[in-house]
Amino acid sequence: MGGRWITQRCRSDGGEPASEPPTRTHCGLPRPPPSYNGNKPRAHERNLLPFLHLSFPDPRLRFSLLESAAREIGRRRSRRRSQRPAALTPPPRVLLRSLPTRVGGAALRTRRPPDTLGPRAGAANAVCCRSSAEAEFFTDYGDANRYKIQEVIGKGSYGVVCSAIDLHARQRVAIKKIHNIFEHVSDAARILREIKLLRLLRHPDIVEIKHIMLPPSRKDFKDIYVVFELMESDLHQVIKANDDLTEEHYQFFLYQLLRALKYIHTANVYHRDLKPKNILANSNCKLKICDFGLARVSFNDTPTTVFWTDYVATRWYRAPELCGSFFSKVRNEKARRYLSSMRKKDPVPFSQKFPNADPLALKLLEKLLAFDPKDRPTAEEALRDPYFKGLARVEREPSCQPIKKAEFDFEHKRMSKEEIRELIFREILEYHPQLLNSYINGTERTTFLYPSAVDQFKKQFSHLEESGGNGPSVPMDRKHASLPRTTVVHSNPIPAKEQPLAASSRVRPVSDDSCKNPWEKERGPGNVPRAALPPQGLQAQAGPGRVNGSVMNSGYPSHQQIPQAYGYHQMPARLDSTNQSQAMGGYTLHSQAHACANSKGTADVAVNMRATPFHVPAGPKNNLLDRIASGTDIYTRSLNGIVAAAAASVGTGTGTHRNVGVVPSGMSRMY
Ligand SMILES: Nc1ncnc2c1ncn2[C@@H]1O[C@H](COP(=O)(O)OP(=O)(O)OP(=O)(O)O)[C@@H](O)[C@H]1O
Repeated sequence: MGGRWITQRCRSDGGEPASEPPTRTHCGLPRPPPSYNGNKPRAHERNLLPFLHLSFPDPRLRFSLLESAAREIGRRRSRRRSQRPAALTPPPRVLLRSLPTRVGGAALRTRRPPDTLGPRAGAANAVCCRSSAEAEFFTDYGDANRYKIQEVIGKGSYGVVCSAIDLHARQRVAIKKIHNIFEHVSDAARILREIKLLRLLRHPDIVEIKHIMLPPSRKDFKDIYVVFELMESDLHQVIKANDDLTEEHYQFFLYQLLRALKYIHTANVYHRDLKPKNILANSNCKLKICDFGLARVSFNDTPTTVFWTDYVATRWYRAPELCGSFFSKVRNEKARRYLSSMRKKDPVPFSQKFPNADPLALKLLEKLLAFDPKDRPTAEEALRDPYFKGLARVEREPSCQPIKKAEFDFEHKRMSKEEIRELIFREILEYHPQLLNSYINGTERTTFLYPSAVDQFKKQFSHLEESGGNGPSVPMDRKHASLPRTTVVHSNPIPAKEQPLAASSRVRPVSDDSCKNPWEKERGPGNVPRAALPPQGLQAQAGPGRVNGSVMNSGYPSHQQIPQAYGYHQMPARLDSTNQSQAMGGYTLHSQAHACANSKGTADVAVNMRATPFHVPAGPKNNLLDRIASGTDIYTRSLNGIVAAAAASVGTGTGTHRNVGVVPSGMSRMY
């Protein structure tokens, strides 16, 4: 059967009867009904579809779980509907108009951020927006004053996602507000599952939760705020905006996704909703898988029922066995009859279908599209494919220890709202180690955990309101707020992870203790206080969530090591008025600085790749493997300047992509 899928009717998410037109035969790409306007794959996206099937488990595992995915998806839909008129409507996403400079390769065009906080937007306007938006967004969450929200960047059925500045870590972050999480216990379980998995799965190609804000009350909180590393876009947008992706792009995208999948699957976790929208992307080609809400962990003693229902995965990305409900062969008699009544068609060779594609890519494609899941390679096997020769060395790709069953006990119990609330609260405490200790020792307070911080936050707002949005948005009792950054010596250095380029700077960052949760210590990834973390080389021995391989030693980019496309340069202490409007408390975007340097008022500016402003790890990189092992190198060299070119796409005079990070002068006084 390998290699070709056959004509069949496919059910939709909602289980609509087969009133849709028959789906197409070739490559297993279901043809959407003509009336469908939803999130269907674009022509370019289809190139990635075969790969996405790898999200499904290796059928040899023969495990399964019974689940109520149908109800879950139904609820997702109704949540999405009920969110439509929400106060925080995302601004329209406009794609970058200007073509980035080409230096032997195309830069990725990502979404162009709106101008609300760009230099052309007035400070007052920005402050006003922040005021109402933040009031709406944060309500009374204690550590909220650590974050300054900027704009809405995404919306899902469970939450609104805003970009924000973490004043403490001096990084831009994405904050997802998941509201009313206890309306349905199963929604709450989904959220618990997602935040747990993202804590346990730590990999450079999986989005990282940096923090979860502490709710004001343990017993009756309704919303949670999850702080993620900020990504610029998602693969769906990237594919839409770039019709000139090159072979290197495809190769590198697939490579990243496969190594992420290898890691996820070795933890016995199955994402089950992989699609371009759930793969976040940066213009430097970095991809990260997100949205683990539908994911499941499999355990050996799981009863053998049906793991994969036809409600799993968004319809356009389902493997054929899911479309036809015939995972572990075609068991359904009706489906079997229907399939065998179909006319057999000779396959169109891929080389004919995609004449310009790399023959190795086509071979891999053929394997990935095997009709029988048994014939498809696992993620690890796919990484060994000759298509990735020189790029991947499988033994160096990290794997994960299987996740402990105890972590997911809740999946098998009937939970009350109160119980699941308690579990979510407990999970939140993983990001508040001191409180976690008190909780474990039974000495924590149950309500209003940090009134002073709430107070601070409220004061900020009333201050903004009183000054009509024009004044400095700094409450009076923030001690260091008005001091120039360079005059204050940091008494409690920000860890390396949280100050991307600080090591190379002569300017020392300011301690902004008022922004900190006073209970909190610095912590490392997951739930481990930073000081308690073993040296990186030792982390390979740790349990779930720890890289279990030589990745750390091999120079493989860890979360912390991968420079973000919008990392910050520190600025000199003295800022003229222009710089002031572009600086963020002494930090400004690399790319912006670079763009300024290169800007000639036109999009087509030559970029000297060797002079890229992005971090390039020291030492020569002799082979492709080294280049891939170093996140920045692959972007800046193998992909021929995609990052720098993206950075250089600014400077058109129309406002720029990079200006998203610019904070108006009113805000820079916040620090
Ligand atoms: N870390 C991030 N950086 C940038 N954008 C993000 C980030 N996380 C999420 N987004 C954006 O927000 C959108 C919604 O996020 P997400 O998919 O996590 O929400 P959800 O409610 O779980 O969605 P779904 O309806 O698919 O379940 C994403 O499609 C993405 O565009």
